[in-house]
Amino acid sequence: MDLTKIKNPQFLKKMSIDELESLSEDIRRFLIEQLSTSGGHIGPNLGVVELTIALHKVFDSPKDKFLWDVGHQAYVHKILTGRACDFGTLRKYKGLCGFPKRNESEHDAWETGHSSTSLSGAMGMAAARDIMGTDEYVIPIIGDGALTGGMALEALNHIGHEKKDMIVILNDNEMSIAPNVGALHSALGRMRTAGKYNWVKDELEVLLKKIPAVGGKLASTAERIKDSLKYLVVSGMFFEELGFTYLGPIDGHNYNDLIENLKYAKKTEGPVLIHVVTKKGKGYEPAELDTIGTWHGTGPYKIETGDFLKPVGGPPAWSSVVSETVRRLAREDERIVALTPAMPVGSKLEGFAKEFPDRMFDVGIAEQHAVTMAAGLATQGMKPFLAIYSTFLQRGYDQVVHDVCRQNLNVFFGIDRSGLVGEDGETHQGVFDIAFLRHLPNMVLMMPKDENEGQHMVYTANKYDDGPIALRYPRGNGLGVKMDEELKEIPIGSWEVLKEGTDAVILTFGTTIGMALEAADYLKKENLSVKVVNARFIKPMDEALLHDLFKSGIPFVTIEEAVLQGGFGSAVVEFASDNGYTNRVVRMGIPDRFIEHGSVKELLQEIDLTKEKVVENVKLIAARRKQKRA
Ligand SMILES: Cc1ncc(C[n+]2csc(CCOP(=O)(O)OP(=O)(O)O)c2C)c(N)n1
Ligand SMILES: CC(=O)[C@@H](O)[C@H](O)COP(=O)(O)O
Ligand SMILES: [Mg+2]
Repeated sequence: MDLTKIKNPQFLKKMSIDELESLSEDIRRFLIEQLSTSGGHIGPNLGVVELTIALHKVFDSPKDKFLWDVGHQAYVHKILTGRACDFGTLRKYKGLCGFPKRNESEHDAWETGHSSTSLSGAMGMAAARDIMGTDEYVIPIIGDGALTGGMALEALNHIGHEKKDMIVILNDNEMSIAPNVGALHSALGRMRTAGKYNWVKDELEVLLKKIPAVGGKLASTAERIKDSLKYLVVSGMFFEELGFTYLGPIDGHNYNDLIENLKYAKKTEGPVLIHVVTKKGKGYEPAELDTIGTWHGTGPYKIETGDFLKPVGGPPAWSSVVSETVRRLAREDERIVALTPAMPVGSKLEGFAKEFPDRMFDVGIAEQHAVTMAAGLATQGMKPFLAIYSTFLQRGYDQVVHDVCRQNLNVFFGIDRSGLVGEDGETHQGVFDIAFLRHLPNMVLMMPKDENEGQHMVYTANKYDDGPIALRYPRGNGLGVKMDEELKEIPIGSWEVLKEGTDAVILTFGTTIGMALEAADYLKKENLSVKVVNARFIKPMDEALLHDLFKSGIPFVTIEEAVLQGGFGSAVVEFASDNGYTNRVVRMGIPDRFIEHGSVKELLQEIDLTKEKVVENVKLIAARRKQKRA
């Protein structure tokens, strides 16, 4: 079938099971081919081909609302809703988003990217439906990993309490990105093995009705058997106790099973949870055999061999520099404990976990719990290292405020994927952490100019015993600089002058230092001498140096790959205002809007965070200063 000709999912209604099976093959082939060049979340999407087709066959999107939790597994949904023709632009600048996008299609009822939000969104939609008196179905599809997210449990609790008509699809493939963790995961395992609870219960109920009303004893015994069945067969009890009708576990690749249970759920009142067991990566052997999470989200690969087409060698990944330095220090300091909210692979903590299994915690998709557990560890004199993506730290903000900073606890935050991340787009850009951390009392926030300074900052964080300290670092690889053998402490709050100059000063840190130095070199040819400062501590700032710079009368450009509102540049302007300085300060950074997907280079170009713009700004303010002095 030519998938690019699909306009909407209505064509599925008349298809036979055999035709659906053939469609599955076409879609798998399409995904494997398309993603071999574009990269993307191949494993999750291969696992939901039949599930997605069955959902669109039984329900009527866009009237019926599908909410794809995390949303990384919505490629099949996008194919069936008329977007296969655009798959060449997937995750590319101004192309198809890798997650559901309401302005992309009326079939994308709910936008996701961060995990565990679908049930709460569904509850809102179901409540609105009942208030408005409409009759659409609300169907959140949540993975076993996403179910470990606290807000998913908050929503289950409320949905069950309200007994809302809703059909929750639990897509259980035993994997988060890495193998799934947690007691709930184990319970799901027991459910998977306990077989079909509902079928037995229904059969028993049919039997009960057939027993003639002789001796109430027989009937009451049979009733007791039925009720005890629920406890004998663990399957579904957890959900049944929360007020859900539990269906399953069912084979998520079997159309008859899927369609029968979806139709059964349609006519069941109240909240229903269908436990669907799928295989992540199904239909492509390298992805099917993946047990660590390599095929969760990939770059381009060679279909025939499953070899990834990324450059071999080159500078180390930032995540490895940080996590491996922590591992090196942990050999000497048994107080060091590493925590990750379900990102052991992305945060490159496998080595630490192997060497220190008792001092490594993957808490599941539970950022709030991770932050506060780290605080608990710190109260007992441990040195917790929490490796967490900037964007996912947003999920644990109050815990940073209330449990870590307020108690002034020695938690070391490794804020990975800080700055623009690129193809994952607006839900994943790590651009808010400076603005939501720098105003917190007791917080120290730093960012290295290269991986050598990065390892020294890890060492500094481990030495630091005066409260919380955060090291932010970007997605991707370092610059390939020489790494010092000996680790050294960097004085907290100290900045570094990289280049002297008298006509203007650029304050910046991390990934934008290169841009600043290139601009300064270019301006030298135009007889402008520009000072460049590595403002590697965003908090506390180097106030002595700031006073000297402001007193010299020099104009400023600040640059940050982070939001301008409340960012580093704002801190410099606040400092000037508080101290009565009137020097011109031009702030460069992320504007007040969400930045969509594309390569980091394209996105920097889009927001004018470029060497050329730095040159333009410096010339402008330096020229003004010269005029004033003339
Ligand atoms: C709040 C949050 N934390 C972490 C992530 C990173 N993440 C993306 S997908 C995923 C695993 C999801 O597992 P599951 O829900 O089972 O879906 P599957 O990939 O197995 O289909 C994680 C941890 C995220 N998107 N959001
Ligand atoms: C969907 C999701 O949230 C993760 O899969 C995320 O895309 C991982 O990002 P990295 O590729 O930067 O590890
Ligand atoms: Mg899963």
